[in-house]
Amino acid sequence: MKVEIYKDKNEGGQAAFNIIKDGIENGAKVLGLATGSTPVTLYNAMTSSDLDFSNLTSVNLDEYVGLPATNDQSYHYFMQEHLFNKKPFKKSYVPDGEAADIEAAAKDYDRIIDENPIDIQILGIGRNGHIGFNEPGSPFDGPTHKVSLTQSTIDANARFFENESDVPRYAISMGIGSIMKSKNILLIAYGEDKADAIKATIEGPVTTDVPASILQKHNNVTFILDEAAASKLSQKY
Ligand SMILES: N[C@@H]1[C@@H](O)[C@H](O)[C@@H](COP(=O)(O)O)O[C@@H]1O
Repeated sequence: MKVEIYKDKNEGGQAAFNIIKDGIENGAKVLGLATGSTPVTLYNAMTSSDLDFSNLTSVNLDEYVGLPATNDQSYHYFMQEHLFNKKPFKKSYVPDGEAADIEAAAKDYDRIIDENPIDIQILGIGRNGHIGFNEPGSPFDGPTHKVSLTQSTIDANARFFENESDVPRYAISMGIGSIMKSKNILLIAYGEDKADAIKATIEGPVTTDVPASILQKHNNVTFILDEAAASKLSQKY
């Protein structure tokens, strides 16, 4: 486990970009991608670079259930806006939150992950330690599945919607088992409101109460933090 602490999200985004660039130069073919405000500085570094992604595949972590791809709060829309319109990949997968049968769509998605093993997975983290949309209590070996969002996540994401009642109550998310199959994992966190989750993830016990804590057991994980997100760590890294 590596912990890298940067001044702010711009330096963190550049550091994450450098790791991805090195990975691609060393043969990475599949990137696992995340949404939320955290990876935006990374995606900005990617879109302003001269790197070409047209031979790569991307696999996103999650999507809300019930939002069409044209809705500007859907994760399909987010990825188009922040990355794919400017830097298209050979093939990009995002879970289908509009499928009539979400459980079947989840099974299909795990097949896609098995056929496209993820070389580098980008993760943000929720204030309650969730990764993707795997809320506290999710099994560590879980597959892609339909998730009922917790009130903490609904509240945190309400800032992107006009009303709290517009925030979808369900999502489809890669499971922690699917995430843990990735060869390399980069978990990125910025800001003081992530400091408790980061301390519990890195220095706390491995427990399903803090989904990201399972990353302590992954053999190739790097935490990219800003000083505020790292401010509650008690060891020096
Ligand atoms: N499903 C996403 C997560 O993948 C993301 O990591 C988290 C944190 O978002 P932010 O980066 O905006 O703090 O929000 C959502 O719940």
